[in-house]
Amino acid sequence: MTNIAIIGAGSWATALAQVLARNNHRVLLWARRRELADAINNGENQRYLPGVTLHPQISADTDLARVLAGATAVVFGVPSHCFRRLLQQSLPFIKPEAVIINVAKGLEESSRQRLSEVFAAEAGADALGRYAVLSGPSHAEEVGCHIPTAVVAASQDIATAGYVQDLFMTRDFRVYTNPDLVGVELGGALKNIIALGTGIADGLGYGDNTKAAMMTRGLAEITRLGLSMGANLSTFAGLAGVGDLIVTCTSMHSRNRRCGIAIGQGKTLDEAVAGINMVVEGVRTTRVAWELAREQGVEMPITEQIYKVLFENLSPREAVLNLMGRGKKLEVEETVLSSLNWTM
Ligand SMILES: NC(=O)C1=CN([C@@H]2O[C@H](COP(=O)(O)OP(=O)(O)OC[C@H]3O[C@@H](n4cnc5c(N)ncnc54)[C@H](OP(=O)(O)O)[C@@H]3O)[C@@H](O)[C@H]2O)C=CC1
Ligand SMILES: O=C(CO)COP(=O)(O)O
Repeated sequence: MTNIAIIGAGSWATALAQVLARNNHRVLLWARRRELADAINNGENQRYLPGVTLHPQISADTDLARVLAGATAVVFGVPSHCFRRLLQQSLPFIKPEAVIINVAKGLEESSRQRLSEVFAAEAGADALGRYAVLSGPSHAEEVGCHIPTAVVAASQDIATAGYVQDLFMTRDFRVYTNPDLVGVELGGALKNIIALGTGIADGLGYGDNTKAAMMTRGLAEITRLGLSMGANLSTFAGLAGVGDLIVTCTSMHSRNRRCGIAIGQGKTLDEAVAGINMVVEGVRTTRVAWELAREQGVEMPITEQIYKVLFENLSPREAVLNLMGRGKKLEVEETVLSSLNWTM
């Protein structure tokens, strides 16, 4: 039995606590509000994971030092926008040898950094060897009910990835390892943009053809940005890439998709986000990804149109017309052409 601390007590933090407790670990969640900690200690997180009776080995506290004391592994389950601040507050209490696992799917807005870069900046580059990311197609609502799920643990250090695999792997929660930290982080963050977009298309009343087109071309631009940032191509064909894209773009559990649907139906961004009542990571990520794309000279037409809908008042219907009206394109990247012996 391992003592595991989870920073955050939202839907994903609580569902992962269930997985870990079923694996016979003792789990202590940090909640910033007393009432949330009390609810968890009474056996149900009604606010974030209603209907799930929590395992007796799960408890919660609002005192960061108490939560982190004695933890062999620390899971960060808070939204990306508060990761740096909570990491700074937590580091003095984390044992130097503890493994850090981040499960947030986003990028830091102010620095445009991946969260492993934020971690390295705060904890030191040497600490990256004991840092891992857990990502993949996994809605809390299903994981909380033990529905079979497969995810990826990525780390620069193979032993750390293997440790995280062992920590979480159960009969209904299957964990693969992957050395591509950059690709796994970007796959998890960028698919939320496309989920907003497919949600918008659904909200406009468009059909499955539209959704399939956006998902496929969305994956093309996620891959393009990912490769320019050092990710491995094969990661985007895996659970943290196309796997998570599928689940987020098609499931009514998805907060990003539901937010997009509300926008497509005519709600403002603020109204749509307020209606979800949980974090919608794709909104901030759209801004960061669009800035990164421009900075790196990478073509991301879907991200560009979603950015304009979210932040520049472009009407969703006009955004779809803009995408459909683009100039003629090859489906494959130009670099592929030479290998196919096809010249333009
Ligand atoms: N939900 C899911 O199915 C999955 C989510 N993820 C990722 O996990 C991360 C967390 O998402 P999720 O669990 O859905 O989020 P929720 O909205 O369900 O919960 C967010 C949690 O973070 C806390 N929190 C929010 N803002 C702050 C802050 N400024 N300071 C301290 N604590 C804060 C909330 O506390 P309070 O209640 O006090 O506001 C709450 O405990 C996201 O990056 C998401 O993309 C990944 C896979 C699946
Ligand atoms: O990442 C997720 C599922 O894998 C959760 O997506 P949402 O935040 O859109 O609900």
